[in-house]
Amino acid sequence: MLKLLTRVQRFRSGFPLSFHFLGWVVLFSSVLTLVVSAILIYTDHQARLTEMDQRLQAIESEYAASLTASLETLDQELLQTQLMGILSLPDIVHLRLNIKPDSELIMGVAPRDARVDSYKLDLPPAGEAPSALGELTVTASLERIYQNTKNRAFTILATQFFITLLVAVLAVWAFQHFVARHLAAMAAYAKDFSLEQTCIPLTLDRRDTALRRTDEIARTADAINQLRERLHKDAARQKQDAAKIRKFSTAIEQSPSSVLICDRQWRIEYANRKFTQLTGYAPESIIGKKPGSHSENEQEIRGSRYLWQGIRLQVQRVGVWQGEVNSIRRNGERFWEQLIVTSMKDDAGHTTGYLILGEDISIRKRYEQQLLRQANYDILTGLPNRMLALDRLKLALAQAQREGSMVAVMFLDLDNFKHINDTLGHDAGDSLLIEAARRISSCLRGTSTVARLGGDEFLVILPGLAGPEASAQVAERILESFTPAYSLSDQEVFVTTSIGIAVYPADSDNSGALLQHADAAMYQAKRQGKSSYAHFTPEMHEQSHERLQMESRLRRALELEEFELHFQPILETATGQLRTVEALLRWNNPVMGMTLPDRFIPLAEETGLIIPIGEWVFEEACRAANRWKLLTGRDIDISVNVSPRQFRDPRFTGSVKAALSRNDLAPERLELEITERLLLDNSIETADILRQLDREGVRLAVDDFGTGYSALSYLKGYPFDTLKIDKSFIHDVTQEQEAGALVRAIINMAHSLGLTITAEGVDDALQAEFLKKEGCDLAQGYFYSVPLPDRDFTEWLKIHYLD
Ligand SMILES: Nc1nc2c(ncn2[C@@H]2O[C@@H]3COP(=O)(O)O[C@H]4[C@@H](O)[C@H](n5cnc6c(=O)[nH]c(N)nc65)O[C@@H]4COP(=O)(O)O[C@H]3[C@H]2O)c(=O)[nH]1
Repeated sequence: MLKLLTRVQRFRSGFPLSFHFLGWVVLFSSVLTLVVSAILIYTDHQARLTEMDQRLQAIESEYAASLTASLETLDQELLQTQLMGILSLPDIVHLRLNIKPDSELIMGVAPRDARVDSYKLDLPPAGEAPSALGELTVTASLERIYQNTKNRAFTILATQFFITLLVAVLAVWAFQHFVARHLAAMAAYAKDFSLEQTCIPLTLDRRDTALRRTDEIARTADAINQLRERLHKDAARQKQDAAKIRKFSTAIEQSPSSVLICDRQWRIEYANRKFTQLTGYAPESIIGKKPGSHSENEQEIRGSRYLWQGIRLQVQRVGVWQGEVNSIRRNGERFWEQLIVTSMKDDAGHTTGYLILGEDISIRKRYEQQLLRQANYDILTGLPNRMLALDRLKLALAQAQREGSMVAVMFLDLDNFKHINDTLGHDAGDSLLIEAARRISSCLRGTSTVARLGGDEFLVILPGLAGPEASAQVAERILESFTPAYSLSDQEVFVTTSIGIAVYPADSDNSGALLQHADAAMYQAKRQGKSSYAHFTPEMHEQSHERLQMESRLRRALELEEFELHFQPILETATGQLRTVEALLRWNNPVMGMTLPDRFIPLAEETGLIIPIGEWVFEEACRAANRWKLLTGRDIDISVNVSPRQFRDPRFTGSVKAALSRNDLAPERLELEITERLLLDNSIETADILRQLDREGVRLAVDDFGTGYSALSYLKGYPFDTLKIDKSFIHDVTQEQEAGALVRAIINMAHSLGLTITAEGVDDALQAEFLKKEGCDLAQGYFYSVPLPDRDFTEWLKIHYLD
């Protein structure tokens, strides 16, 4: 039974729409036909009954008078004839004539159990007699009428039923053909539709006519196809979006930087693989925690609390924070991280979360610290170098000014050092310097500074002195410490030193002047017979007279055309091809002879003469580049040194551009060499000027890298193209492992910043080979060519590029 019900249910649910429709049409038309036919039959039946009534009434009007006459005359025969006549009328089956007072005449048979209609008619006498002569009751049979009605009803119902059935079948067929099968096709299409089939359109099995193109079926099919197309496009877009999202999430997951994504409450939502590698924390262990508080190390959590408070505040205010952070790995190891924290915003500009990118910069930091040490300390003796010594002197002077104390500056120079170096060799010279540094240091208090200025020159700074005599005591102690013999190369050697002393504030309140004075006093001590010390006296100013003379010569040098440029080629290490030529200034003075820049550039800078001299250098260098082009047919780049004083000149960029355009030289042919010192000089809008030059297309190089601040990260902020490693680094690359490792690290890190590397001061083939192997791009040095005067350089070009 249950099975049967289920089948019926299934059949009903699968019943085509047209059959449902057929059922309803048949039912409705049958009921309608039935009602209409019933009304018709009933109306007809009623009409016949009325007709019967009329016929009976017609008997009264036709027969009453003649019957009355027959009764008055008592003519029975006539009466019978008349009654017979009435009985012969259709459907009249029985007549009863009551004759007053008490006789009765009956004719015909009154049918039993049949439907009849009776009619009584009075037969009044003629004249004014008080009562009727008789009464005739006419009975008519209604059987014929009822039979007729039955027959009619049957005929009408049968006819109507067949017509209705035919119309219904036709309607159903038409509905099935024109509508239902298309609806079924659409239903089947919709049922089978999936996102994989969005390219298959819905097609209907019907002729394409103009009329049909606009009907409901066509419109529905169009709507379905439009829906399909939209879905097709949406699905394609979603596919593309999903591919993009997959790509981005893979990129983030496999990013070489660590990535943390936080929600708006700074709770970590995601950590990539690199983060785990870097810190040792698995994503599960930090999700939901805040950056800085995810550590298992209590000390780090405490330490980073304020840092992260600051970071969060800045990111919420300005949108970004970046800096270097000393973090702790899960295993307790410390490391340096470069962090960039930014807010993520939606299209409406509302913050949706925060992104934290981290990069392990421990190696870079280590090298930077090493470089910084190298920049501030003398490698050989471990003493502060000139730069650090000058910083300390400035600090000591500032402190003395506050406290009203004195500062003594001592210049020391080892007597006969050059002779020892030449006779016993460099190693002995180095040992001497190390031991001398140790002996000088041993004579000083903790607050004093001893520095090596270069060669055999040392500087001692004695801060917080009560009087000038204290410096003399120290000088004597130093001289005494030099008395014991030095053991150099298994030989006992006696070395002395000469000391010049200048005191703040008595001799000067300026660090530069104090150094010059101490230097002058040192020469005086040497003149006195070595192993002695001398205090600065104003007479020693004589030497500055020499400086004045040089200044007046320098002022006229341009006018007298005493300057010339020498050129040194810079070559590609890999191919040996010429890439650039560095222009180096020489001053050919009739009295002083050929003077190197180190002697006059500081003076030119001090006096401002460097500005017109620098303009002359630009002009000459550009001209030379054009000459070489004419000679070789090649574009040869030119590199020109620029000192900080030139940068301070507001017309600087203008004069560079003018020289380029006067000589019709493309800006990218010119490279400006700028020392690291310039970047530290806050008085100049260095970054702005460099960017301006960079926009012009002029190339920029950091010169003497390693002698200044030496922080590669510092260079990131400037648009440099080239980094020139100072010759002091190259000198030892093949002899000292550490120097080699340092140069290698500089090359790698500079390459990672997209900089071209030039090695300066390449003296021999081993150095050249090392640089080539380590991927240093360019090199210059005596190994390739010394700086050559114009004519000689032209010859060099001819030999290398024309023969
Ligand atoms: N020991 C050694 N030295 C080598 C070797 N190859 C080249 N050099 C020297 O290294 C110096 C390189 O120039 P720099 O570092 O720009 O250093 C330059 C630069 O800072 C400055 N200078 C030179 N010409 C100009 C100029 O026109 N304007 C300005 N402002 N400064 C200049 O004077 C500095 C010294 O120039 P120079 O005496 O010509 O000294 C040059 C060159 O002769 C080598 O293999 N071994």
